[in-house]
Amino acid sequence: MTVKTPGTPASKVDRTPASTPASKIDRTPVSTPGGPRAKEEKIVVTVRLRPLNKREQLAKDQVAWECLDDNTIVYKPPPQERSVQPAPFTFDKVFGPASVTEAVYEEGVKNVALSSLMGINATIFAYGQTSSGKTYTMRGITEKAVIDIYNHIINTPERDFTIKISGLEIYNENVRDLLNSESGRSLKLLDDPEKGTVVEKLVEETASNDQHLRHLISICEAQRQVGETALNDNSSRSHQIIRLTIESTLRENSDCVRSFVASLVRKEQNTFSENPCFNFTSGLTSVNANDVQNFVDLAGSERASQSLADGARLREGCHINLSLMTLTTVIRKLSSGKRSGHIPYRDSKLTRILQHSLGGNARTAIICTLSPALSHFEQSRNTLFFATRAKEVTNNARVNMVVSDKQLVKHLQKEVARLEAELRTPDPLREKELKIQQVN
Ligand SMILES: Nc1ncnc2c1ncn2[C@@H]1O[C@H](COP(=O)(O)OP(=O)(O)OP(=O)(O)O)[C@@H](O)[C@H]1O
Repeated sequence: MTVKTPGTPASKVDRTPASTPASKIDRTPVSTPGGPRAKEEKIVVTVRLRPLNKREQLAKDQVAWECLDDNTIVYKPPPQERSVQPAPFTFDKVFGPASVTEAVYEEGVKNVALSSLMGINATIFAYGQTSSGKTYTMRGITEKAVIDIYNHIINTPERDFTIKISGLEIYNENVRDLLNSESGRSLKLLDDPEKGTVVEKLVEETASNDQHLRHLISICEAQRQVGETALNDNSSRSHQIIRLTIESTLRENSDCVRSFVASLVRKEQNTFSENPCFNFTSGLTSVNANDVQNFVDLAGSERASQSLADGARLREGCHINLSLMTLTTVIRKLSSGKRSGHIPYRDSKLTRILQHSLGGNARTAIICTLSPALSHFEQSRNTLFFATRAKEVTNNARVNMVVSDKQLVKHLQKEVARLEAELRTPDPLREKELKIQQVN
């Protein structure tokens, strides 16, 4: 079988602005949630190159990409094109074909995932062409995050936690509830002045424990639209968003509450950041926290000529490509640095729902997945262009963090006032208890 050579001639390869200029790459490691603000990345961009799959091996396809180090990936042209040295692409982290999902989680996205336990909404999404490994990666990532969430619960006895889950898919530009798929209805998107875009009547279930949460996630995955294409036997035909809401409340008798009350007396901002319970970047500052973690498994971009799609598959492919194009436009505009320009979030349901993750104050990790095959060179290169753009959103978006701090201070002041009022209100039950203790 003949191997298709990439559509771009070698002469063109080196002229394209393939790599992110070194000056634009912030190589600072992703900071630990709660760590110094200045080091925080807004969008963490990682790339995962999978091994050649069976289909590609049978077709005697060649490996066209090479990971030079933990941050760099480069096109490896076939011998006849080797006269030109392609420019490398550089990202926060690059994972080669031998990498396991655990490493992608630990070294790539864990810090972003854990932000949601520290008061910053977090979104992790996988982007890449069909069959490049998005679902494979996101399943593992979600599982690792579930383990970390429940470990955090065990290690935080001073708080009561409630974990809620909702799941939706965007299929042919209709929003479907994955936890209530029987209704078959397309759900409406509404604009909420505080929360942004909300999905009307989306079912939210409370997980009673980690096993129950895994079960609910598996229901979402089972309900998702999947179909066979020439490139993937189990191709996801929709964008899937699983949202975990982590609610927590300080237990009344915890040391943290006592410390919180003590610091109220001083009411100085600095005292909050000195106290581990009230770190500025931490959701633990508040008596009640309500944080969100989104896991987004996008449908893959595809070429009808490669996926051999027709009929329903072709229609799905058109919707998928269209919404991914809008996502690319949004990322391009966000990265252009023109903060005042129109960003077309409303042009697709995907970008409307993700608006706050892309341009707001959330932390976001994007895992861009690639096939190493030479026959997919163009698609892989487009994915890397997208990743490069996404990385450039960082610096512009950081400005928003300042706003976020101000909002946090306001929120804190409100909490302080509420707690003070609560402390002033006599609690008859507590007084009765104290009297009994005194008598005893
Ligand atoms: N890193 C990897 N290592 C080994 N196998 C992988 C890896 N990534 C993906 N695969 C395998 O490749 C196939 C395609 O992966 P997957 O379904 O995750 O792709 P996808 O990007 O989600 O595709 P689509 O957009 O069509 O849904 C699967 O059989 C999966 O098990």
